[in-house]
Amino acid sequence: MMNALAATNRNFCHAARILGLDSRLEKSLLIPFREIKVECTIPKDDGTLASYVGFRVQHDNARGPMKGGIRYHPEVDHDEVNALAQLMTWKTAVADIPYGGAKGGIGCNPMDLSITELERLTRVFTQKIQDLIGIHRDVPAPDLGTNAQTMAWILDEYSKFQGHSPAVVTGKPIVSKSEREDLGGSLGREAATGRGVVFATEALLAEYGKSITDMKFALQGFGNVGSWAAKFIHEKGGKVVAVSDVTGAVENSIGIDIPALIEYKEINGTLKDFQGGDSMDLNDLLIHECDVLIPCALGGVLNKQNAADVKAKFIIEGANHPTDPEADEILSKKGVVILPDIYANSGGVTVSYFETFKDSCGKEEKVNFELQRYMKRAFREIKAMCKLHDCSLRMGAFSLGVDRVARATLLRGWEA
Ligand SMILES: NC(=O)C1=CN([C@@H]2O[C@H](COP(=O)(O)OP(=O)(O)OC[C@H]3O[C@@H](n4cnc5c(N)ncnc54)[C@H](O)[C@@H]3O)[C@@H](O)[C@H]2O)C=CC1
Ligand SMILES: O=C(O)CCC(=O)C(=O)O
Repeated sequence: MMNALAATNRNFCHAARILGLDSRLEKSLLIPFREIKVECTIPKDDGTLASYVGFRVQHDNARGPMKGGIRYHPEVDHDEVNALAQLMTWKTAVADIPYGGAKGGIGCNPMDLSITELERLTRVFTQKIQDLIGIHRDVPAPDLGTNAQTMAWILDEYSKFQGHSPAVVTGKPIVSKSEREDLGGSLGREAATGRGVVFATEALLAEYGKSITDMKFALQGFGNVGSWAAKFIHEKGGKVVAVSDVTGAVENSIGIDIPALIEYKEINGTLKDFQGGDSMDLNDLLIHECDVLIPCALGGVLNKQNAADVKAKFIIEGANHPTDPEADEILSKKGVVILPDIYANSGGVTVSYFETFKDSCGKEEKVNFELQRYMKRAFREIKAMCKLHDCSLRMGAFSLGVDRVARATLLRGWEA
């Protein structure tokens, strides 16, 4: 399997060729603005010490402050964070929001850490990067293994050094029952990536004269992105026939009762042993019989080992970089249509933008309405690029994003 950075660089270089980009500009866009690697040592609850490596890669800021999530996962490493940071640069440009791209992460298993250990780790990491982030520089947000609570700890720790700074992160907590924005969080941000995935799916299916109600869906991952996407698909009358998380997978050919599954997961913390369907092997989720496959977990899950066996006709990339370039080729030859990550999961960062600039916050309906407008606009613009360059949706999205960043870079110029 090609590593995430090599795969992302390859897609970028392909887009640069499509656009006829000057080779010096291509080189400058490829090299990250700044890479940060820090040691994070914390006392564990039992008094022993544990050390972790944290990363923040700031890829590009030609269009605005750098933006992107922080991931806690055992597989986090330099190349993965680099690839994800670069994807953020093209994603914010595709969404046409005034940000650049960044990503961070700590190589740890959050499931093995207590809540107090997670808090200590987050605070140490924040101390180490606090002088290089901020509203005008780089604004973190949640990603795999992190959430609104993680953002609240970063906000608090950062504010000790820089003064009260709620805008240093997005994806901040809210108390939804009272609809109070406790720490400046936005209504609708938690659901935004999943909701955006569903808006993107609707836009794509409409091109084929189809709608969500006609389709059977399989989703890998039932965390933030996967569970909200499944909920909205279910509400719109789509049939979710298979779902997995890291602990197990469940299938039901007549459709899983998603609200019941969400409740079960909330109580038990796992999908395992849910009675509303039959359990199945985790690894079979991606090759399960369905019309639409939505990976919402890890990168590189679709690769040359399983691509030929995928049954879905449409793949919507809720996760970042779920499809290896070799799988991309195999799937395209099979006629599978892939909606790429830098568009499909851009709903999260789009609502992060609303959260910071408040141009549509306050009422959740307004946030959701604006999100749908941004998703529809980006889809039209990607399709226009596909038509202009006779290319796949992935290359349409990459060339749209790269072109916007390249133009901003040229306008800003380099020091002589
Ligand atoms: N949270 C956000 O706003 C955004 C997230 N993404 C991407 O979406 C993906 C998921 O992120 P979140 O939902 O935030 O993370 P999360 O931590 O909330 O959920 C991840 C889910 O994936 C599952 N998972 C992990 N390993 C698995 C495996 N081997 N097989 C099946 N399921 C597995 C976990 O059990 C969990 O259900 C990541 O690729 C992330 O980069 C993209 C855009 C924004
Ligand atoms: O909202 C954000 O800034 C983070 C989004 C993110 O990490 C992603 O789109 O992959």
